[in-house]
Amino acid sequence: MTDLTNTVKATDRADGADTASKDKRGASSIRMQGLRKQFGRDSVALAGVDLDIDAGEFFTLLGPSGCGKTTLLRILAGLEEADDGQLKIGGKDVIDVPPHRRSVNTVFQSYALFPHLSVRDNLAFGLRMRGEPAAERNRKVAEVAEFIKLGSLVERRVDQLSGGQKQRIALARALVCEPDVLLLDEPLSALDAGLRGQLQVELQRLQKRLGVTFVFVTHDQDEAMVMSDRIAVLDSGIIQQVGTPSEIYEHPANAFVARFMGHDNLFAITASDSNWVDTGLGRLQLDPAEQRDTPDGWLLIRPETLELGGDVPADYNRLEGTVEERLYRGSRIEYRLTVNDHPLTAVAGNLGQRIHDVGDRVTIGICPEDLVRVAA
Ligand SMILES: Nc1ncnc2c1ncn2[C@@H]1O[C@H](COP(=O)(O)OP(=O)(O)OP(=O)(O)O)[C@@H](O)[C@H]1O
Repeated sequence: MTDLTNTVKATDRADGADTASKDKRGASSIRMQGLRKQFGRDSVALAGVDLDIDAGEFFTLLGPSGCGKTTLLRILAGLEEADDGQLKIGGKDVIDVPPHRRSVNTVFQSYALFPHLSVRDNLAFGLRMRGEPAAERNRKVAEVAEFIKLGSLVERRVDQLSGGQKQRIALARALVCEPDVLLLDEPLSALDAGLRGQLQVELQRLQKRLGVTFVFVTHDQDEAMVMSDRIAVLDSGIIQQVGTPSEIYEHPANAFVARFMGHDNLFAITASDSNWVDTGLGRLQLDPAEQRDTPDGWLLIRPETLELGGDVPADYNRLEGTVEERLYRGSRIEYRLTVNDHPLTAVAGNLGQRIHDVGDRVTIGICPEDLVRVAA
């Protein structure tokens, strides 16, 4: 696939694009400043979004239903007009550039394929619309079909394909036009869990091989963490945090991000004194790096960092709790505990250690470095 990996047709790029904003394979950076969009009188979809996406990055927009992910993606594609703000793709201001003049392509959740046409005709559609000669079209279609490992299916009609095959064709159809940026709006959400997991890995590998900038939309935290270089978490049209998957999971910027990333163990801080905090669980020592001037906010305790039973090292926090519920999950065991009448969840890898029973009193060891303060 030399065409896809090394070249992008100069004519597809918006005029005057700044080559410094593109990497050597033709991927483009994206810069958004103050993007706003309101529908009707009071539905604010985007409340002023500032975001920089690097060329060649796998970037994910993550958030609950209605947070503005799709609206932002549609503005990038040129399918929706922003009320206010600036948008640069590849260093070029594109806010007034129509969709077909942007070197951007979109893979939709519904695939948007023509069911009665063959795979070949679906793949060739965009190239035909662009007026590419038949020989060139056929060569590119054959290449992309081979690349996506569906070379043997090019004569099949799309309505004779499985969900996973349709997803691959939708992806191939978007890639065959050699965009600098590929936008993907929940492209895996219609697939069952097994196939979805497999395609997450395939898609991530494909992106790394092509080096094209991917902007991926999902509401699935695991999917975002598995695939992305960086993630932006959105809520109510506002970016709450931008970071790598580990930054977002381990150091959420606020309680919304913490809860959205699946953290249940959040405890209100009622008082703090240097690196000690008071919470409903008791008084706990933090790493000095987590020291704050104000006593407000939340304390996050990740369930997998708790050590249950056994001796607690002298420099650890030590609590006692009662096992209220035990959920056996094969590779790990989840315990629902109460500590001073507060619920606390712990997760232990299933490594052959003692399994605690419902009703057991257990010691809980917490390393100060594993405690994270989270803004309100
Ligand atoms: N065409 C429209 N007319 C009116 N309101 C709209 C329109 N499109 C989106 N909205 C509203 O804007 C907000 C953001 O919608 P958007 O589709 O961007 O969210 P989303 O995060 O992609 O949600 P989902 O995950 O459910 O697709 C929502 O409150 C939605 O109801």
